[in-house]
Amino acid sequence: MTEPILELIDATVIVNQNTPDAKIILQGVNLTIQPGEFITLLGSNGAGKSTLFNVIAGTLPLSSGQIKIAGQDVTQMGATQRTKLLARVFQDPKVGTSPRMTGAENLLLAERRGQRRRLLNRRLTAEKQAHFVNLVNRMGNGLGTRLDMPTGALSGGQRQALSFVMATLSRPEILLLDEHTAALDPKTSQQLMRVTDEQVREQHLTALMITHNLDDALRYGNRLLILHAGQIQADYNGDEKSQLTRNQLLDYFEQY
Ligand SMILES: Nc1ncnc2c1ncn2[C@@H]1O[C@H](COP(=O)(O)OP(=O)(O)OP(=O)(O)O)[C@@H](O)[C@H]1O
Repeated sequence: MTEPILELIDATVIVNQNTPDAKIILQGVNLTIQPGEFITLLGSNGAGKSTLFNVIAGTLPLSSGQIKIAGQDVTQMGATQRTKLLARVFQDPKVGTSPRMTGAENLLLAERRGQRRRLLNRRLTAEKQAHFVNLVNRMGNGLGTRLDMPTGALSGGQRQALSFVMATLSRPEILLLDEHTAALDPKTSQQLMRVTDEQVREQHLTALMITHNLDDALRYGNRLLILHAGQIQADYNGDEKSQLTRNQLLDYFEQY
């Protein structure tokens, strides 16, 4: 058996600890993820989905429990130290790219994730530019012809596609997709979902994707988790997931 890429052991987060407002927002979560799994993550508002991503990314410390990434105990490691291991794409197209820098410059920066940022301009060679154009052309939304423009001038869909390419460029151990298509129109959203699926499979990435779109949660990935009140309520793998129906999922949401 291969080594898990991510392990959460009894992961618990209590906010406002030792005050009357103390609240458990992640409750003894045990989760083991193998390399190459593509997991869709569902749950009502306030279920703890973003909290789960925050503890994986290290932006929120655990109150108790343990987190391992690729066998390494990262529980005490801050978000910056985890940068080399993880990449995250957020819902808002404005987050994740620098608006005054061109798309190519943003990509160059992403390629050096976790490294020093010096000599940025000097290293954007014609060869590198051509490589980036080649990469983003796969997104199929015209981004390849606009890589020299400031990122702020791109459409939301193009900017989100750029964020996705940036996140996957240096092949993170774990890719966190935080409702990354939710702010896009239906057609653009589906286009990015298709490319996401292609890239996750082709590059054999390990990905977790938060979504409120039940159809996407069913159609994509090979494992589906449902979170409620800071706990994993359901965990469907492989065949179990492929046999799940929209109505079964709706039933879950009606319980809460
Ligand atoms: N730093 C914090 N301090 C206090 N409460 C918090 C903190 N972070 C999250 N919470 C609370 O924890 C619960 C889970 O929040 P979280 O954002 O993880 O939910 P979610 O499933 O991502 O919801 P949504 O679908 O609305 O994005 C919520 O009740 C939220 O208010």
